[in-house]
Amino acid sequence: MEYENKLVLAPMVRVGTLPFRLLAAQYGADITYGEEIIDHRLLKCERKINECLGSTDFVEKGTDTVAFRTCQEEKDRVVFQMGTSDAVRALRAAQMVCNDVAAIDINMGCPKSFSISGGMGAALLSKPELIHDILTTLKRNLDIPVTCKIRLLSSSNDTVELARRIEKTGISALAVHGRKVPDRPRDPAKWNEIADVVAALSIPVIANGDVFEYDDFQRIKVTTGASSVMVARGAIWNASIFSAQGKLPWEEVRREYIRKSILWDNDIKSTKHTLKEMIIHYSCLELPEGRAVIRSQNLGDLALHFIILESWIQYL
Ligand SMILES: Cc1cc2nc3c(=O)[nH]c(=O)nc-3n(C[C@H](O)[C@H](O)[C@H](O)COP(=O)(O)O)c2cc1C
Repeated sequence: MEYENKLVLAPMVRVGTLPFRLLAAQYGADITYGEEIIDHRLLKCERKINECLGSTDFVEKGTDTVAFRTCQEEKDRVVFQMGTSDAVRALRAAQMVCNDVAAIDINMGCPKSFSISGGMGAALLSKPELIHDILTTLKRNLDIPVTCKIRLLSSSNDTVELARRIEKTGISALAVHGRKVPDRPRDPAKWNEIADVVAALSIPVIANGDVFEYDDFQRIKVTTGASSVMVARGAIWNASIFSAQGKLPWEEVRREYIRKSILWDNDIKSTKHTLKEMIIHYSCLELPEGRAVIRSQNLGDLALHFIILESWIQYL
C-alpha cells in the first residue's frame, strides 16, 4: 500500500467498524483504519468466513462476539490498528489478520488510563526500546506494511528525535496526531509541530488533528508539508467530508450509515454510539431522531424508527 497523497479515516474505537469504513471509502477515503483492538483480545478469537454476509470475521472463541469484521471490498485499504505492549504477542496477533488486511498499525497515542495502565498507547512514547522491539519484530516477519500512530511529546525536539528512531525501524509511514498526551480534544492541534516531524523524516507522515472541512485537507498539507491527512471527528459527524464535491446533507449520510450497518449486521452498540455522535453534533438527542436511536434495542428497531421518522417528515 502507498501512503503518499492519501485521505485517511482515523482509527476510532466504537466507530471504525466495517460499515463506517465502507461509508468513508464510498465518499472518497483512500485508507480506512479500523478501531483499535488489543492484541490479547484478538488472540482469543478464531477466524471465520461468514457465508451469509460475505465477510471475514474474527470471533471470540465460544461466543458470537465479533471483534473484527472485514470483507474483500476493503482488503487493499483497511488498516488493522492494534493495542500492544509486547513484541511477540503483537506479532502473534498480527499474523492472525495479516492476510485479510492491507497494513498493521500500532497505537502509540491513546492517553486513556486503560491503555496506559496496560503499558499500551501513549505509554509506549516513553519507551523507545520497546517501540523499536515491537516495530522491528513486526516489520521482519510480516509481508504487509507496518506503521504506527503517535502523539506529540512535550517538546518538538523530543518528538522529532522519537520520530527519527521510529523511522529507523523501517516502517512504511508515521501518523502524527498534533496533540500532546495531556491535551484535550478541544485544544487546538499543533500543525506547526507536525511540520517539524515532516521536515525531519523521509518516510510519509500522515498529519492528523482538527480537519473538519474538505478545504482543511489543503490547509493542513500546506502548513505541515505532509501529503497525507487523517480525519477522526470530522468524519464521524459527516463521513462525506472526504468528497471533493462537498459534504452531503448529514441526514443522507446518516441514512446510508444505517443501511450499511444493517447490511453488515453491525454491533448495535457501535451503530448507536456513532449515530449519537452525529446527532449530538447536528441536532439534539432529545429530538425525535435522538430518541429513536436511544430507544432502539437492535438494528431492526433502528430501521423501523427511522422509516417511521422519515415518512413522518415527508408527510409534514
Ligand atoms: C470516538 C473516537 C475514538 C478514537 N479511537 C482511537 C483509536 O482507536 N485509536 C487511535 O489511535 N486513536 C483514536 N482516536 C483518536 C483519533 O484517531 C484522532 O487521533 C483524534 O481524534 C484527532 O483527530 P481529529 O482532530 O480529526 O478528531 C479516537 C478519537 C475519537 C473521537
